[in-house]
Amino acid sequence: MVAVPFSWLLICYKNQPPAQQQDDNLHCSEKKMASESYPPLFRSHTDSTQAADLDDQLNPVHDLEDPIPLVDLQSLKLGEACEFWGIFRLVDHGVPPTLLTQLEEHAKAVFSLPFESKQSLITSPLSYFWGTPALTPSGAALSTKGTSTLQNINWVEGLNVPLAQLSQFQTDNPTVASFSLVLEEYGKHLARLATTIFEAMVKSLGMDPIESKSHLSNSTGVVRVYRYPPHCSNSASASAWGMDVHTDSSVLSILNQDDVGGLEVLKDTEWFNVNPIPSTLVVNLGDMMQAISDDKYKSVKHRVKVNRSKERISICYFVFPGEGSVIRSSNYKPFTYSDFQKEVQKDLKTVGYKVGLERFKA
Ligand SMILES: O=C(O)CCC(=O)C(=O)O
Ligand SMILES: [Fe+2]
Repeated sequence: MVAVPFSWLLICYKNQPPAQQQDDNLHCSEKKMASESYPPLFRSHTDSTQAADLDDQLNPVHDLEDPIPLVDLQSLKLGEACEFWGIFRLVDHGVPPTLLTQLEEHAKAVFSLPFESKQSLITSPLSYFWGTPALTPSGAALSTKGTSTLQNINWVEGLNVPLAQLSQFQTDNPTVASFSLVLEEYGKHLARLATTIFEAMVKSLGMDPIESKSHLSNSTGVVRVYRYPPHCSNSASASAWGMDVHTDSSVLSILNQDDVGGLEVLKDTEWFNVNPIPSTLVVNLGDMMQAISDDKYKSVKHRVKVNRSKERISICYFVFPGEGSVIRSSNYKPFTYSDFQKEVQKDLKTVGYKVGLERFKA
């Protein structure tokens, strides 16, 4: 494979308007869908785009050029990208393009099953969720029962797949069974990639590779498969977000998105679109990596905007420190990922959102 030198590559993907803007002229009423595969709350659509327009004014996003760093595994000079962005695109990831295509097709097939079937077929150790990406520590979906308004609902449904337990999953449904096989194959590639990227980060930070080893454990790998239904609403109070602003709690997250777009990242005070580029994966750093690097690297803030006429599929891999692995750095009190997770769950219940690393500042 030809090594592309690390650069803040601006040449390969410029000025392409995101799919959301291309669709501006489409009336949502033309796209009205009452698909039985969507969670019932997602099925109503109206013909105005006011909410999204209002949102654009409040949250301007830079899309003149695409400055997200592009990194390859040969040169692996990714320090800059991790320091200044907390996100980069990976070109030579070695995941076969056919596998990426298969994965997307299978994900679409599973999401197209009736809502009730997904609820009954996706069983432990997997889980099906909608309306919020937050899950309980055991991976179960938080209850969205009793949710009577669209406020605070994230316009997303998903599957949570803990890879180490995937082989225990049993199903008679052929669509779900074949998806599970493809996921298993994909998971192996992603574990390999995560290790390679993490080792390169440790090297770039000048940290001890042996001591750092426990900070990334492949057995913690989880894949989240998302579908963001289209969202059209004339109600300014309705959420236009597929996923609210957040940082990932992981060490690393590796994202594979379809061609619709909608992911945005915050750099300093500006939002940037992470436009889809075929055959690339997007790597973003999570809270654990920020702490491991003693704040040298950034856990990037990001969010997902929904499209007005198209649904979007994304497949994200998250990996965490090994159990009992204590993260020690000068900016934070020593803590394990399990301490962090407990604090996050507590905050979700009490203050209603994740406070995150601030809770562990020295
Ligand atoms: O769907 C995406 O592009 C991003 C999802 C995400 O940020 C997450 O799962 O934490
Ligand atoms: Fe995220």
